[in-house]
Amino acid sequence: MNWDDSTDTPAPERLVGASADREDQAVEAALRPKDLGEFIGQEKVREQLDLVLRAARARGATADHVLLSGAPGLGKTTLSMIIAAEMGAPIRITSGPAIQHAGDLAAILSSLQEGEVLFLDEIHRMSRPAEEMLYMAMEDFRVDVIVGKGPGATAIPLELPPFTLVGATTRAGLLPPPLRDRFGFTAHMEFYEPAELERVIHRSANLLDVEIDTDGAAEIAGRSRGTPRIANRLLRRVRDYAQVKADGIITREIAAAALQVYEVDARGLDRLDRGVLEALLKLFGGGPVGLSTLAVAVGEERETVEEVAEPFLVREGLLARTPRGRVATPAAWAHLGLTPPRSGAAGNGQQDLFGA
Ligand SMILES: Nc1ncnc2c1ncn2[C@@H]1O[C@H](COP(=O)(O)OP(=O)(O)OP(=O)(O)O)[C@@H](O)[C@H]1O
Ligand SMILES: [Mg+2]
Repeated sequence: MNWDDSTDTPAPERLVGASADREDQAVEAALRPKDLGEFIGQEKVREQLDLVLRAARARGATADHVLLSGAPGLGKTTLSMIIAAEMGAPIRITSGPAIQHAGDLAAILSSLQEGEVLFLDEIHRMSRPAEEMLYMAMEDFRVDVIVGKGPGATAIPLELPPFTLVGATTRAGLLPPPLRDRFGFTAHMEFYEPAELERVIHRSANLLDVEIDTDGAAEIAGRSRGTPRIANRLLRRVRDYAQVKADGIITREIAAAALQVYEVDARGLDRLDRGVLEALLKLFGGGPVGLSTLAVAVGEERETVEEVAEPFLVREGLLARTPRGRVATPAAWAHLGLTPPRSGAAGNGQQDLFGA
């Protein structure tokens, strides 16, 4: 399972998964901030983007191409729409995987209006020939349309109106440098602070007409893994609980009780994450233990442990990937309320058995 394939596959059925599932797709449009002023957090990105857009507007010019990079659910699609709105320009939305042939891209590019924003989601998944066509379009606002086939084929140059390309990627590292270099501005989106997620939650609660107090929002924010999409999703589940089990008002107690039902713990770990940590601590004394051994112990595929559970555990400083295998940190012991074995001697005799 890979987390960058959100457009082809509805996300895994996981309450704390970062990709959009069907329900997210249905409700997200209503929750998207419409302009930069409404967009919460990402101070640096907002400030820089604000300058880029203001300057372009003052010059009466089309804004420079913008690359948005960051993990799923942090607001890339939202920002692309904000860019168009701030420029008073229409937006055309497509994605790398949707552009199979250079001809598909030529058709889109040649139908753009002057100043239009072209949002190219998952730009790292575009085909090679399309990518090369894009280089020229970005730099010279020109494409070569190939007419005919074989030796008789000719390239007809076609002028394009100036447009703004907004590319989004969860994997900036996968972009070829020539493509990356053609963006005038790159925004790196970071995970959100809990206080920012609280603001996201209050804003969404307001739009959804849900009553929530400060502590209730803080409780949900702390479990949202730094990701607005997850915060919004948890808010919807907690709202259900509050309606059925209480008077509809979300307090800290209600939020905590609801998320306990859904097995999302105080730090945003779900069943799978906790299973991995628990196995690492209880069965292997905190490691080091090899990935395959760990996966067998939790009854999951190797890939599931490595790609679905571990990234967040590593980011949270609960687990480390070392050359000798997976190792739990002191924070992991503390989080599960367990006592680490003295002097970390536990795995020492075993480390040769459990190579990474
Ligand atoms: N800064 C923010 N303030 C308020 N809400 C936000 C913010 N960023 C994202 N959201 C909300 O989070 C949800 C997901 O955002 P968005 O779809 O823009 O993420 P994305 O980065 O495009 O994700 P993906 O990589 O899966 O395409 C949206 O419903 C949006 O309302
Ligand atoms: Mg998106």
